[in-house]
Amino acid sequence: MIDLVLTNATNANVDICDYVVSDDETLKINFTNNLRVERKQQKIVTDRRGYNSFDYRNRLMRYNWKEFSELDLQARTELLMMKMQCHYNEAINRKIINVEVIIIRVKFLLAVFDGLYKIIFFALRQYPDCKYVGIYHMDRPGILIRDPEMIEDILVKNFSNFHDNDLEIKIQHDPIFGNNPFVLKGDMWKKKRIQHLSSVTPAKVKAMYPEVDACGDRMVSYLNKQIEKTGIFCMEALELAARYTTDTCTAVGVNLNANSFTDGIPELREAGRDIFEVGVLRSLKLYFMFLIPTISSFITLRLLPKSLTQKYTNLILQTLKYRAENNIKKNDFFDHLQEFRGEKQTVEEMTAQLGGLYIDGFGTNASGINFMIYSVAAHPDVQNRLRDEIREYIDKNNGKLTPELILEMPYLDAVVSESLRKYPPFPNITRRCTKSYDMPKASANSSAFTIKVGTPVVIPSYTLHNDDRYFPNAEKFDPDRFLGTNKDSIIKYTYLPFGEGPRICIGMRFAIFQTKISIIKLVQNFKLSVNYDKTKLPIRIHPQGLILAATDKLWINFEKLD
Ligand code: HEM
Repeated sequence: MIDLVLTNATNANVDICDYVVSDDETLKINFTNNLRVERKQQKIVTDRRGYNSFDYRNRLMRYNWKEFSELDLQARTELLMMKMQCHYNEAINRKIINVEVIIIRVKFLLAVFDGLYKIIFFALRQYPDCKYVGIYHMDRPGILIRDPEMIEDILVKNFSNFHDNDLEIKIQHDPIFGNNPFVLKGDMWKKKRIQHLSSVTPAKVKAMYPEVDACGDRMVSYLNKQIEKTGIFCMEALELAARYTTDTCTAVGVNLNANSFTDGIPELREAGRDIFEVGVLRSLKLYFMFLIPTISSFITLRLLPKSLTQKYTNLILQTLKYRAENNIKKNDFFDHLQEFRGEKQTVEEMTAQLGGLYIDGFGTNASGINFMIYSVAAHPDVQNRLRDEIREYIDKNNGKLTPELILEMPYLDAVVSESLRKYPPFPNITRRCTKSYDMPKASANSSAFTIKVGTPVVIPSYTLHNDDRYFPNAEKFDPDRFLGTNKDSIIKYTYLPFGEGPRICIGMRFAIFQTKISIIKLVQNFKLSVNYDKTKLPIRIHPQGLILAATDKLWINFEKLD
């Protein structure tokens, strides 16, 4: 979350945002010295157009929340940033003591919860020629990268300088998430990553096909049953996607049927809700974990509730016992985990790895499939072309769908890629500087800049994917971008749904495979259309989601094909 964005701040050597703060003005923010607010003369800060902070405060006070939320992106962001500046001014002018300043900042923080991605959009749009801009992450200055070559430098070429993700979770506080490669650092990360990778090799993913295919069939028979009752069946896309991913994760994880397509809400689906839940409390928790990791390492923060950790642990214990007693071997994730047991893998570690499958796979996949269902439903031309391709390929293969065939269909691949472009489930990739690094100049007029150890770095995938510069007419859902030579013209490191470099998503192959199977099953069997009466458009992205989510539900009509 951004605390304050500044431009050419007196002591800063990075070009940042809109409000010029010069020596003779009230507020002086020292970028290199972790937000030091100095009281100088009682002067009023003005922005480039001559508005001062009080003008902004008056403007802010004239908006009620509803009016405010209807302002366009730029106006909202400007107001919020100015509002914070007013708070600081007030705090300084009234010589408020530090605790009050902290309270003011927390209040502002809640207001800014309105969406990091919007502020990113704004900051980057203001500085089209800068390779990177500075942002404040609460008390820590950070760097927002927008230049594709620099992204490559950070994610790949100079990985050793940006080795870790920027979040802090202690294994003893949250044994499941704390053991996840996403969170781990240094050598522990390397070791766990290798273990995880060995369970999602191409051959192992292919071998999971019968289980995932069976989940797809269960989804189809559930929809068919509902259609029989009501003719056209309307369902929220995310609920359908979440049930499907709960089933697939459980099937490939422990070879069990999670029964997500029964009428009631089964336990694991219910547990999955915890992973997806968005709300102020959860956002604050994530905020602390990601953006103020120094604090979160002192307090007991866990991403997953204890009850969910217990559910996964029980699942592991029961499966261990059942398989040992009945001498059962399956080609699933669980048995791959068992292979590591020689290294004295504890039940906690196994639980962490299984939990990891749910956390990493369930939320992101369900988000991806949610937006893909919507996109296909909203574009009948794309849907028909996709259906024709699927039929043609299956017919040519004697009516059989196989894992090899799924990977051969070019338009299917383009539809999935385009959906992940418009709606990348992970909207931002973060790194923490682990070895100081000399950056190239941000722009011709900037001075050189060295990133210090501990500085957070944000790579805004969602913003890059939706930038007209890299994806002309970015608003349009157009799978042709990913076909033939069009695909070759995409600038490297502007398309990052799964990240890049040594920390690239481990589950990418499985995620794409599972997503493709879901859309094949749906388009093969049903006509999908958006229920425009129930769905509020245009889609608004939920400001508090760590994983991309729509603020309003996306309702889809499913009809039998003629
Ligand atoms: C559509 C679905 C998915 C998307 C969009 C996605 C995206 C991502 C992204 C952007 C990252 C960060 C990469 C980076 O920092 O450079 C990541 C990391 C990771 N993902 Fe996924 N993911 C998906 C599904 C999965 C699944 C199904 C699994 C597990 C089987 C998984 C396991 C992981 C793990 C373990 C990491 C941490 C890797 C590391 O730090 O070494 N993901 N994912």
